[in-house]
Amino acid sequence: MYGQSLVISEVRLTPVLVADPPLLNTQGVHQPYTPRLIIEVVTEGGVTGVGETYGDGKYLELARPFAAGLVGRAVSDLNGLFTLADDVAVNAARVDAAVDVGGLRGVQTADKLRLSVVSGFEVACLDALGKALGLPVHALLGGKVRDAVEYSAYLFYKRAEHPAGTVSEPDDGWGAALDPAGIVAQARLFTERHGFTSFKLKGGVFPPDEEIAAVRALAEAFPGAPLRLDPNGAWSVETSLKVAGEIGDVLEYLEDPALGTPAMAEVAAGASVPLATNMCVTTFEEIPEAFAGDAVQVVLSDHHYWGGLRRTRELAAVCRTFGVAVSMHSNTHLGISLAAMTHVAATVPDLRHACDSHYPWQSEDVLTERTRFVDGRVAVTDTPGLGVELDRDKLAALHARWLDDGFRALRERDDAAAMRVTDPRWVAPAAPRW
Ligand SMILES: O=C([O-])[C@@H](O)[C@@H](O)[C@H](O)[C@@H](O)C(=O)[O-]
Ligand SMILES: [Mg+2]
Repeated sequence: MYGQSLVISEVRLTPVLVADPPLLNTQGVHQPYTPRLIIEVVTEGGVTGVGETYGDGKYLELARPFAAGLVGRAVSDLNGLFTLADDVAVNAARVDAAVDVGGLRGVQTADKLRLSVVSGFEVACLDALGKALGLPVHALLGGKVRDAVEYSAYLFYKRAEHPAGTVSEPDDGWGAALDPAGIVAQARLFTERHGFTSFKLKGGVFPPDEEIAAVRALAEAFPGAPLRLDPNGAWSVETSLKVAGEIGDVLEYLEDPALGTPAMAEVAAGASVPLATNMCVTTFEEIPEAFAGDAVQVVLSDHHYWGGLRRTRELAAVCRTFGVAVSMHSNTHLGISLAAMTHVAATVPDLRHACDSHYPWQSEDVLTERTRFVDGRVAVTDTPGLGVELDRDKLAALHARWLDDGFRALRERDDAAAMRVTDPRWVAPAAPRW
């Protein structure tokens, strides 16, 4: 295989809209469809590598010029991706350093926007390189240190269905989960379907006492199971400390109880439960303040916005140096990203917490085969590249849905807009909400 040209001759960008259930968070509710971008790089040697990243307009507008600059470069030139990205201009109107600008995923700096695009291309290049060399992606990252990666069940408060007339797919089969009993029932479904043994509840939806009751109900139903609660910064320091005091005994960690590093540091100083984040530490620039202030004990990396799989390993090394744990955040994603997450997670030696994944909520994918969780784990494949295969018909169908979204109502994820369909007065609440 090796000896063939690794030079990129073509890059294909395919935005898609993927079905998403009515999952609730502090901003609102998920829309019926959510945007993702599928990236393909094709080498002169005839190998195609695939990657995936966020698909909203702010990412697409960067991915297009980036893709044009990639042609003629080698898929092995991974460091070059970052220099190429430096030349992609970011619209100043998109840039905002407020930690809650995007609502749920921290700051939106120009660099983070660029990295969120680079990551999809890096994964596609690694996939192509691995296929050309006959090596799995984890081998290109130094080799796996485990044969399977553990994920946690990602529990959401959830409506039974999207508002009438907004979806054409059949009922998603999960039902509603709007109280402790509903959350426990959902957790049982997760264990039956996928064998998960740790659980994360997306909070910030109902007043804290109701979410405390849901966590207590989970602890009773699954004694000893690692539990987490993540209100996405919806609580004040005082409320965070109250919740930590009440359920800290059953929590593995509390995720982003309060918004921003100073508030997290105050909570951390007064709570005995570790704090995790995918909101106040989402870039390397945010690390010094957070670590110096002991604001977080677990950083939840998201390879999409940290700049890819090799940057994720760099983050893990920095965290290790400072005695901070690392695990993985997830947003709505497809099987390409699940494969990418699994390869990199397989190479991080000190991964002590099960990673997050939204994947069980996605009934659709662009792959020929869905990735399976067995006992809550995804097996690390030794197949060259990522070990996944694109299903062109499925890709075309999800792209057609994106094209059909003539009013562009769904091409930008907007959980508050989805909430307004049933509650016209809804505005995303200011933090702290409680
Ligand atoms: O999809 C959601 O509703 C989540 O709240 C997501 O957007 C978050 O980014 C994420 O899962 C988290 O852990 O904060
Ligand atoms: Mg989170």
